[in-house]
Amino acid sequence: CPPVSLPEEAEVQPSHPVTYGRTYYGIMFDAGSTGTRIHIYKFIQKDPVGLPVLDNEMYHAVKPGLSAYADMPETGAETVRELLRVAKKMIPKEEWWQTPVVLKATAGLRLLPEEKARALLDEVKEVFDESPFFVPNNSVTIMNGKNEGVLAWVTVNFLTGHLYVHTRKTVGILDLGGGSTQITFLPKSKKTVNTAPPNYIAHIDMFNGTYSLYTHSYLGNGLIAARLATLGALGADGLDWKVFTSSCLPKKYRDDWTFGGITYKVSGIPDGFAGYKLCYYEVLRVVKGIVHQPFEVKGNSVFYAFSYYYDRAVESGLIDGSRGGVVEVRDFKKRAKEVCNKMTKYRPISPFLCMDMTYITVLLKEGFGFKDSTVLQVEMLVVIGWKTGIGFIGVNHLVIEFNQVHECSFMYLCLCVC
Ligand SMILES: O=c1ccn([C@@H]2O[C@H](COP(=O)(O)OP(=O)(O)O)[C@@H](O)[C@H]2O)c(=O)[nH]1
Repeated sequence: CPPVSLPEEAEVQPSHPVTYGRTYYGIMFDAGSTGTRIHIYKFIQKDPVGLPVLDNEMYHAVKPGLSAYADMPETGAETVRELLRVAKKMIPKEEWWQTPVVLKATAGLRLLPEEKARALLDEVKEVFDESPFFVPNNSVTIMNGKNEGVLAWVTVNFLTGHLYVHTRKTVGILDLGGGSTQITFLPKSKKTVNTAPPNYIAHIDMFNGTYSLYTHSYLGNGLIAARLATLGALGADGLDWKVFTSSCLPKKYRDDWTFGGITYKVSGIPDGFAGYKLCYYEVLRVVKGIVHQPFEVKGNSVFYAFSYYYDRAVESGLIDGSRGGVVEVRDFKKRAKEVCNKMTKYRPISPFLCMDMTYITVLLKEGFGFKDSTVLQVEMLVVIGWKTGIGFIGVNHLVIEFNQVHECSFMYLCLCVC
C-alpha cells in the first residue's frame, strides 16, 4: 500500500481571496461492459497551501463497451481515440503534457478470456502512448471487483457527507452494472465480519484508522449478464441456430439480441406460459447458492442503489428520473409482478423489463437477503453528487493516480485498499 495521509476535511475550500490560481486536468476512462465513458476533470488550486477544488467535469460516452470488440481490438481502441479527441478540445494545449490519462475496465473485460482482454488493453495503451497526454505507469488496467465496490462506497459516502474522522454513520452501496454487481457497507456488528467469507472483507485506511468493509463483486451477476444466464445462453454454442427462450419474455417476442459483441436469438415461449411466477424460478437459478447473505443486511442500514437499479426503477415508473427516490424492496417486487403479468402493456418500454425487474427483486430478497421493508435510496450518481456529478470510478481513481504524480496531500482523499 502507498503511504496514507488524509486531511481532516473531505473538501477544503480556500478562504483567501483569489490571488493564486493553478489549474489541473485529469482524464479518466470508465470502460464498462455496456459502454466506454470519458471523464475530463478540471481542478483549480486557488491557494498554494490549500487543496485543489473540483471546478468542472466533462463527460462523454460511447456504446458498446470495449468487450464488444474482443475479436477486433484495434477497432475497440479506436473508440478510445475518438473520446480522446474530445479531451483535446476541452483541455488547453499547454496542459496536455502534464494531464494524466487512465483507463479502468470493469466486468466486460473481466468476463473475457485473458488473451482477448490483454489484446484490448494493449491496443488502448498504444492509443494513449500516441496521445500528447501524460501516461502514468499501469494506466490501462482491469480494476478488480473489490476496488470497484470499495471505491463506489467511498464516493457515495463522500458525496453524501458521511466521510469524516471517526465516522460511524455511513451508507451502504448497491451497484448493479451490466456484467457484475457490487455490495459494500460498513458493518455495525462484529458478527457480520466474522461470518463473512474472509475475502469479502476489505480493510481500508482512512483518517488514521482502519475500516473493515463488507464488500463483494459478483462477476456474471450484472443485469445484462444475468439475462444471458437466465436464458441459458452464457457460454452456449450453436448460436447461429439456437433460440433461447424464457417465460420472462413476452410470448410473441422474438429477436436478435447482442451483448459483448455476440448475437443471440431470443424469444418468449409462443405456445407456453409467461408471467412473474415462472420467471421468478428462472432467475432464481442465477442467484441461489451464488450470492452470500451478510448477517447484518436484515438490519436497518441505509443503502444507496444505483446504475441499473436506478435505470429500471425509472423505466418501470417506480421513481422520478430527475430526482431519484426512496423505495422499499417490496416496491420492486410489486412492480415486477405487474410488469410480468401485463407484458403487452410494458413491451414498448423494453421486452426485457419483466426479466430485469424480477432479477432485481430476486437478487435483493433471495440473494442478499433484504427484507421487504428494507428502504433503498435509488439514485443516479449525478443526483447525489456535486453540481456537475462525478463518475464514481472516475474521481477516486483519478485521486489515486494524481497521488503518484504529485504529493499525496494534493487531493482530497488518499486512501489505500489492502
Ligand atoms: O458513470 C457511470 C457509468 C455507468 N453508470 C451505470 O452503470 C450501468 C452499466 O454498467 P457498466 O456498463 O459499467 O457495467 P459493469 O462493467 O460495471 O458491469 C448503467 O446502469 C449505467 O447507467 C452510471 O450510473 N454512471
